[in-house]
Amino acid sequence: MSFRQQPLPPARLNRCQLFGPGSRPALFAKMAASAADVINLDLEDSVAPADKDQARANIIAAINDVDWGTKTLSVRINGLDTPFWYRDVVDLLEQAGDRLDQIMIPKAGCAADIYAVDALVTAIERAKGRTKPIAFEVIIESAAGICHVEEIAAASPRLQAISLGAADFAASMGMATTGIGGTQENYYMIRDGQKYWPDPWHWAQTAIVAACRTHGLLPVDGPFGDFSDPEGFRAQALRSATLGMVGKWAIHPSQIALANEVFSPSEAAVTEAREILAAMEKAKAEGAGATVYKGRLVDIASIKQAEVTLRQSDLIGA
Ligand SMILES: CC(C)(COP(=O)(O)OP(=O)(O)OC[C@H]1O[C@@H](n2cnc3c(N)ncnc32)[C@H](O)[C@@H]1OP(=O)(O)O)[C@@H](O)C(=O)NCCC(=O)NCCSC(=O)C[C@H](O)C(=O)O
Ligand SMILES: [Mg+2]
Repeated sequence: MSFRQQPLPPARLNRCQLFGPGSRPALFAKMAASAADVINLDLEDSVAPADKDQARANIIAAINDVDWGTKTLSVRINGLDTPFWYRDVVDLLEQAGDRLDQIMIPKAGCAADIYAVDALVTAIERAKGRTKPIAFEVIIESAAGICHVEEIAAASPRLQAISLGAADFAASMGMATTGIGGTQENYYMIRDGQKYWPDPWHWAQTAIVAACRTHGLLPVDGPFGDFSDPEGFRAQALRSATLGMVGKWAIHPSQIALANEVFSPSEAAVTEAREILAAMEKAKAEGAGATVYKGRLVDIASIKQAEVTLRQSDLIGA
């Protein structure tokens, strides 16, 4: 228990983050026309080293020229362990217009990584007289990142969201898999001769959710690589939503509708949340702090649970 109130995350939709390589400008208009809430134009791992300069130029032109509507527009810069990232930041902040909302910092390993990017971004914003502060999102995708996730979440007031990057995370942890997210064939338990597949991403997701909720950020599930497996994507997304994540990446347009569906409360869930609030209002009027709804206990904590659903529903309706 703490006397501090838990801060709310930014009030914006983040159900689906659609990625596209900066080296494929033909995709940009399709991304803008999609139903994703967040667009991530990529300068990092989907762009070959020889294409970095051209991808940067493509992205800067597209930020200025494409109509991105009301989407959150984010660019993933290169990692701080590369020679590319400072040029990404300098060119973006000096040349891209105010439509750029956010920079995504990959492979964050400690709070000082965020501090370093913040220092550079702040200097350029001041030098150029940029009046709209650039927000940050980071990816936790290394052993160091998950060890330091809480200090990373507290590292800058620019931070709005943290994602889990399953592919780099698996590599950094030395996990015996080449899959990006989802069920892992060899990660199973046996009971009465039956195999059962637990979720190897669960603990890392939970650590990210806890850090984000402590510091008022949006926790997001990263990529699901097998875009030919919609049911696998849905199962992963449902688990993430159950753990408190607010959205998931799409690395192919076929994943957008799935993410939007899973991270939008159903009509039944909204109705139930409203009914719980009504039941608790009635209980309060009768001087009780707890009551029975559909044969089960609801109490003051149930009000807060119901409000999670209604806040998300209100955002979608807004
Ligand atoms: C995965 C892809 C390379 C597939 O591309 P492609 O072969 O062109 O797909 P399709 O032919 O099935 O495309 C069908 C139509 O959809 C359009 N399309 C394809 N991709 C996108 C997109 N990202 N956004 C919008 N539209 C898209 C095609 O143009 C076709 O259109 P049409 O012809 O008009 O019907 C490709 O999807 C892709 O590059 N995806 C993004 C890859 C990426 O950005 N990866 C980085 C994020 S994941 C990561 O980095 C790992 C993470 O960091 C970690 O560590 O876990
Ligand atoms: Mg990665």
